[in-house]
This record gives sequence, C-alpha cells and structure tokens, in this order.
Amino acid sequence: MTTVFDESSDGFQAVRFDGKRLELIDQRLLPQEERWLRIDQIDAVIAAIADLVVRGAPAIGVTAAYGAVMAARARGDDLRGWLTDMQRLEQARPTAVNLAWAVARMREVTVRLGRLDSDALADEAYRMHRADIEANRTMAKAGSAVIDPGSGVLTHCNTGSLATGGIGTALGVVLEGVRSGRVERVYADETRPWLQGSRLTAWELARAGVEFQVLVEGAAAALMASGKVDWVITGADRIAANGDVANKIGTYALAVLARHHGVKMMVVAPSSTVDPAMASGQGIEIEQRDSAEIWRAAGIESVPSGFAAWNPVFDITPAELVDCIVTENGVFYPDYDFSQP
Ligand SMILES: CSC[C@@H](O)[C@@H](O)C(=O)COP(=O)(O)O
Repeated sequence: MTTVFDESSDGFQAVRFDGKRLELIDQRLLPQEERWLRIDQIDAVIAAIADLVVRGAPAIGVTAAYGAVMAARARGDDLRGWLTDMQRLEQARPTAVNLAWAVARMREVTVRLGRLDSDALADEAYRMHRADIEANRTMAKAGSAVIDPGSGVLTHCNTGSLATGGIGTALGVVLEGVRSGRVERVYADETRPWLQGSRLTAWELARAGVEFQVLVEGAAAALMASGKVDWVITGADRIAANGDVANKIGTYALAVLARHHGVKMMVVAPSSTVDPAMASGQGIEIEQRDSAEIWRAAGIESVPSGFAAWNPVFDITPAELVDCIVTENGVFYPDYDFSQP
C-alpha cells in the first residue's frame, strides 16, 4: 500500500488510501498487536468507525471522506444509492462533528458537478487529508508557544497520529512542547473505559521517545495538587459556537479540577471540529455506548445479573472553564469568537 502522504506526514499514518482501498491500523488491538485492516467497501468503513477500529474526530473525518470515494466507485452513476450510503456513514457516530462535516464536503462536490464523480471526490478527500496534516503542524507550533518553559502537562484520551490525519491535535502540542523544551513533564490519563490514554497515547509517546507517566483518572486531583502540572491539554470532538467543548468523558472533570488548582486548560482542534450551527454545548448529542465496555475495562467478561452501567463516552466542558482554544487559525481566548483569533 502506498500513500501520497508519506513524505509530508511527519511519521506515522494511521489512515492510508491508495485511491481504491483503505488501510486502517486496528486501534482495538494496540498496543499488543499492530494489525492493519484492508477495506474496500463502504459497509466495512461504517463498521470500522462504529466499532472504533479508527477513532478520534479528525481521523474519523478523513476515513469518512475516503469511504465516500470507495462508495462512489462501487455505485458508478447511481447517485441515489450513494446518497443513502452517505446517510448511513454520517450516522456511524454522533458526537464528532468531523464525520458529518466530511460527508457534507463530499456531498457538496457532487452537488457542484451535478453527478457522481469518484475521481473528483478522491481529489477532495486528499485535499482534506493534506489540510488536516497541515493544521496539525500549525496548531502544534501555536499551542506550544503559549506554554512557559519547564511546564508539566496532563493530557486525556488519545489525540495523536492515531486520532488525526497528521501528528495530532493536543498531542501535537505536547510533542512540539517537549521538542522545544517548554514541556518537561508529560502525564497521560488512562481514559476509562476504552483506555485510549494507557493503550494509544502511551504507544505514541513511547514511539516518539518521550518520557511520560500514565495515571488513573482518579489521580488527576492529587497530581494537580502536587504542583507538577501547569496545563491540561485536550482535543475536542465538537466545539459549539460559544466555545463549549464536547470531548472524551472525563474532560469536564479535569477542567473543573484545573480551575480549582489554578492549572490552565487548553483545547486543540482543527476548525473542522468547530460547529458554527451549534449555539452551545447543550444541543450536542452525546454518544452512549454499550455498558460491556465498562465491564471489559474491569476485566469482567461475563456480567453478573443485576449489574448495570452508564456509559456516556463524551461530556461537555463549559467555555468558561477553557483558557484557550487552538485551531489552525490561531489561539482563541474567551469570549470565544471563531471568526477572529
Ligand atoms: C484529535 S482527537 C480529539 C478527540 O476526538 C479525542 O479526544 C476523543 O475524544 C476521541 O474519542 P473516541 O471515542 O476515542 O473517538
């Protein structure tokens, strides 16, 4: 499998497309196993997004764009069939707006041309992927420049190359911060129940040769009280027009703790994650996933009767708890107005 992004990608690429077929590293198996799935059908793309083979808002968006290309190749000139595929694709996960955004971009190409043209869709998908790589680089520089030298940072979930088209959002800032000497201590939240932190972020930091420590979410307050952390840095799955942030469950708790301890909170996301049509976080749909994920994280495979679990996988952090939001357009401060940095 070749990919046009090899030279410009700064390293690892979790989503690859050769014009016909998609290759995804199976994130459910990391870090124990690095297995690549080859996909050439839209149903398999939808399943891969829904089952978290590929996850992280920007990576989902890029994958969906390539999925739209594969669907168009399979449908020929059956525009109606392709539109049905797109409807199913955008419903694969509800909270990350990058998915709906990517599908809307692909629909716009078709509307502009007045027909289904898989080559034109492929051009658009590559453009979107390249733009994400570029946005990651810009955000890494802009976000790390805000951090004072010698700082400690705590990140949540996974926001690196597995979650994006390029080097990452929040993790891109962390890596650039380490590289430039501004970040001296890196802490990664385990991120229950799917363990994006202890499985995926740990894998990425180790690959990058960065020293770090993983902690359980319950240890975050004690870590902040110890004075070792200056910034909490996270990504986002959707940012409302007022700056409210939907991100991995537990982000809100970190923001509350950060404010209590005088720690700053930075959110890093490309402008494709900003949803100008969403006035506030209250309107954002929060994905609920199978409670089996919670039992599995506890090592319980066969669930005793009477056991029940609540498994919302995102939460909303109110804008007033966020000190700055970094996109490729610059660093935004409260009151948030994403039309001008
Ligand atoms: C660059 S990734 C930002 C977010 O997408 C990330 O923090 C996150 O919440 C991912 O959730 P996931 O459920 O793993 O897709």
